[in-house]
Amino acid sequence: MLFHVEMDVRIPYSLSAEEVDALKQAERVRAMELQRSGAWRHLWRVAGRYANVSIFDVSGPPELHDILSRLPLFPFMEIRVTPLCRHPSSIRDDDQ
Ligand SMILES: O=C(O)C[C@H]1C=CC(=O)O1
Repeated sequence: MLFHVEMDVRIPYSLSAEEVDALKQAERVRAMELQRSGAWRHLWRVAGRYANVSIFDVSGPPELHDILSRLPLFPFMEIRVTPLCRHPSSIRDDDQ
C-alpha cells in the first residue's frame, strides 16, 4: 500500500550541535536502510524548507506508523500522511 508522507523537521534550539549532528546522522542511516528495503520508495527535499515529501510502500497503516514513529527525528517532525491508490488513468505499472 502506498502512502504520501510529508515531514517537516523542527529541531529545538535547546539541543546541542553534537546532539543535532548525531540525530541527523542516525536519521540518514535509517532512511537509507528503508530506501534499500523498498519501504521508503521516494524521498525528495522540499525546496526552501527543512522538509521532505516521500512515498512509502508498506503493508498498511500499522507498518507505516511503526516505521515513522521509530525514526530518530520522529520527536522533532510534524508528519502528514495521505493514503494513495491507483489512478485509473495512470500508465505506470508500479503505482499500486
Ligand atoms: O532531512 C529530512 O527531510 C528529515 C529526514 C528524512 C530523511 C532524512 O535523512 O532525514
